[in-house]
Amino acid sequence: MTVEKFKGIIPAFYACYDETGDVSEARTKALCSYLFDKGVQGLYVGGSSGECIYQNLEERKATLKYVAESMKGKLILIAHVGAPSTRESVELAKYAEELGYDALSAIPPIYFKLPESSIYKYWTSIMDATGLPFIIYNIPQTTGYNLSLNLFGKLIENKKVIGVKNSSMPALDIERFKAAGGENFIVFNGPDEQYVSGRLIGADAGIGGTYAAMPELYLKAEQYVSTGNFAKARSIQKDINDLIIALCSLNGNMYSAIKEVLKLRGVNVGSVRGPLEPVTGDDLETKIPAIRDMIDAAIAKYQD
Ligand SMILES: CC(=O)N[C@@H]([C@@H](O)[C@H](O)[C@H](O)CO)[C@@H](O)CC(=O)C(=O)O
Repeated sequence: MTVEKFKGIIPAFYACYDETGDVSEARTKALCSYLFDKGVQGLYVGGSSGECIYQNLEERKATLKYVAESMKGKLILIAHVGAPSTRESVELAKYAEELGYDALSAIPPIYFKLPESSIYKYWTSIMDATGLPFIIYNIPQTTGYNLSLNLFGKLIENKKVIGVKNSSMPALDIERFKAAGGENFIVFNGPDEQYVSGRLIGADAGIGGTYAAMPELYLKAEQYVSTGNFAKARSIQKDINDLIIALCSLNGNMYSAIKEVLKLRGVNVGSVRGPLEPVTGDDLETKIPAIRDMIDAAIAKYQD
């Protein structure tokens, strides 16, 4: 199996809610169209940015379905199926296969600190449930487990494992996973603040939680990296990081800030679900428009 089709800028898809906080079909499809029109290569559906941890199984299935109905055959679709129990993860995995997703992905088990033997078994049960390729998701900041090279080595013996989405902060982890995985194994950069360095040290592509807020900038960063224009790549990464820091400095959660910015950019996907908090007051009235202006200015700066 070639991993070529998975390369590119793959936004982590957001939870799209209506005004009452329910998953919205119309808004999910509107976000799909918005991202497709921007030129991204794929979507990572139902991960951290998709607020998977705050949604029940039926809501997660609904989002997977709406995205597939809208984008199957147009974009590469990766379904994140990590859930508290193996049973739920397997159910989501089978459903994603029925819908025609291109690959599955999952975080390790959460809440209990389980031994690597249980983590191995969990991921393997998901892989055994379908014929789809699998992308390991390493995100120690939120799961509390940092994928060891030992377990990684054992996992990649399974030919269904085609890649890893690495969200740990050390760029060295990306380099090590790429070295162990080899040429036909895809490493996705996870920390958006290090997209350029991640690509240079070995990541083949990127999946990120802030891509959908400013896809133009990540597509441009990728263009600079792949054409060897490193001065511009470094410069755009600095502008992206200023924006990420601004999005994280408001009185609500980062995803809520992103969703408010998206409204100003023409796509309304509602707000976030508690316990994530919305942006309010002056931050909403003045800082969100200022961030939108920063994005527009950065896009205008890199028109070559
Ligand atoms: C820890 C964390 O949330 N990492 C994010 C980053 O994209 C992150 O939002 C970004 O680097 C800003 O800090 C992604 O790796 C997560 C992600 O893509 C997803 O599953 O939604």
